Amino acid sequence: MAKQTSFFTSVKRLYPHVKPILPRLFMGLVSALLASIMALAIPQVLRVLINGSLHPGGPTDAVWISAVVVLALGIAEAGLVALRRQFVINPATTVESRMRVSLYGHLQDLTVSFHDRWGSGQLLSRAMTDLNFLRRWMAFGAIMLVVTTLTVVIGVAVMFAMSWQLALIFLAAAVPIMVYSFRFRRRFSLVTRLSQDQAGDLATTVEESVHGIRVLKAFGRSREALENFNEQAEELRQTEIAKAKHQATFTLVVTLLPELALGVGLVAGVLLVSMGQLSIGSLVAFFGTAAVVAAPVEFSGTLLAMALTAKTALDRHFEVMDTPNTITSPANPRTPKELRGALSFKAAGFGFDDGARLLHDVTLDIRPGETMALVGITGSGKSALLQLVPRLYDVSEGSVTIDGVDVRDFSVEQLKTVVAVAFEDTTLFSSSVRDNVLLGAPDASEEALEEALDVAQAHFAYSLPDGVGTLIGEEGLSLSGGQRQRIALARAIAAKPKVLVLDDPLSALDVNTEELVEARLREVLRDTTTLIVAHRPSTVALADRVALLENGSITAVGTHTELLANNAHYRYVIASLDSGPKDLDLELDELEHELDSEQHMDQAGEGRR
Ligand SMILES: Nc1ncnc2c1ncn2[C@@H]1O[C@H](COP(=O)(O)OP(=O)(O)OP(=O)(O)O)[C@@H](O)[C@H]1O
Repeated sequence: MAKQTSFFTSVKRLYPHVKPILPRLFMGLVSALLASIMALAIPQVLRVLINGSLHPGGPTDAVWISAVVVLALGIAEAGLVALRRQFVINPATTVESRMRVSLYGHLQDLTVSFHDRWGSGQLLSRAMTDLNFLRRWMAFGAIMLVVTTLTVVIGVAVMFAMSWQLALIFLAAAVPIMVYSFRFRRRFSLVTRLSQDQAGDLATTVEESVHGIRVLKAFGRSREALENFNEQAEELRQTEIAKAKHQATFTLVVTLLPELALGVGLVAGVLLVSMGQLSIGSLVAFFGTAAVVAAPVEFSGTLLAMALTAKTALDRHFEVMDTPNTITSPANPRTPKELRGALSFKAAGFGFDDGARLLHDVTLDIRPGETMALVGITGSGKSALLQLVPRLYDVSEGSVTIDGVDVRDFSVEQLKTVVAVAFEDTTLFSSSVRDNVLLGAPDASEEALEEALDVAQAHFAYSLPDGVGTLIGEEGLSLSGGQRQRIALARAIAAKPKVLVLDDPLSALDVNTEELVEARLREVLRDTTTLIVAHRPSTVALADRVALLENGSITAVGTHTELLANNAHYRYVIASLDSGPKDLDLELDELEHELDSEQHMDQAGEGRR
């Protein structure tokens, strides 16, 4: 549960964002205030008219003059309201847009662990709905709250000037309203927070089901998905109803009590006039002013609700903005004297935020230009280990170094140019094939693009409707799993990194294409240190050496043949890889054969001696 803060503590945080637009907001406030003063002045014109001219034989000119003044005041009020809008709308949208951009920027910076924890819908609703609320509140709610308060204060002062007795009756109604508004504020804050969080969860569900529509359809789970969505939507509806009920009750209280007070006031007013203690003009002006004051009082429920919703929106916004980015560049970044690509894990340990330690004492040295396959049973932490290299996660102990420099000592920007990654689960962005491939090297030449596509055997890109300019990703052409993987692999290669980290990037390829990719990869990887998670014996074959991840540590390193001969766990893991058993039998036969012939040769040698 988020920490509860006071309204002013939350709203104060908006200050740096609204500072540049304060003059315009102030002008908007002045316009709105002047509009209210115009409205408050109209009853005074009536008072002067009634007291001064509305009696038998009184001057008729005054009626016309008063009518013109009232008309002028009405027109001025309308003009000032329009002016308020003019002053605030543009700057409020600017603030909204800037806050949205800074939120997006912060989301880009935040760690992968943060994104693991937060539902996408929660972030989406913060970026869109919450900031939308805020804009509306800045442009209207906040200004009207100030103007309404001032209008009520000025109006009540005028009412006191007309008749202090009647004003006191009116003011007596304010006491229960204030008590009730305190209760309302507390309850409404809770329910509005709940509703905004539920809306975020609902957005996450929509997002997930849109992404997983194929699975839902294939498994015939659309009905269940709908039922689940319906339940969530119903919860949100109930919360919205609760919100509306709170607001309606508040509006009832703030409408009814002043009306009651006015009723009592009317009786008292007539008595005062009959006793000669109040002029008719003042009585009319009192009720005219009370009508002007009653409107903002009735509106205060809506304004208070808007203010509380805006506060919740602000709190939700700053919950994200206050989350620090823990993966940052050091104050004095270091770079290796010579970038050769020696990658080392030195007693490295790691655990996800919410889990036990997954990796511990991981020690592994990969020589510059070497290709090391990483093998382990499923769920052993291979992907996690890989992600420590580009600092998608940081080690919790020990270190990962490149050419002797801790990856945490590199500037984040430089590390991205040294290390490139390709994941099994590929993400393509809604842009052209070219832009997707050159994501890590936007300035790369057309030749680099062609080479990357060639190595990844992604020649299919040239046959797409617009060649490498074809729009792919969510808004573009759908590619097959294998095509997507090859584009992602091309992306990693095009970045021309010194260290390449590949998380089983060939899993969706057919055997023939995989062989072609591997043959080309071997050529281009000669100068690139590569750590590759292997789920297939054919991927293992790409590597110079293999590291075995077992119980969170590297327990063996060697060539495939060495490990096969000497390590039972390795044999077990290899046997469980795709198409493993068949190849394993074959390889074990070959190995036995090799060992037999070595033995024969040794015996023959001994016999000769
Ligand atoms: N973001 C996460 N938060 C918490 N736990 C996670 C997260 N990602 C993975 N895990 C857990 O960490 C463990 C290791 O996951 P990882 O993906 O590194 O395994 P792996 O060896 O690559 O598996 P596979 O061979 O199946 O791809 C698993 O138990 C997994 O459930």
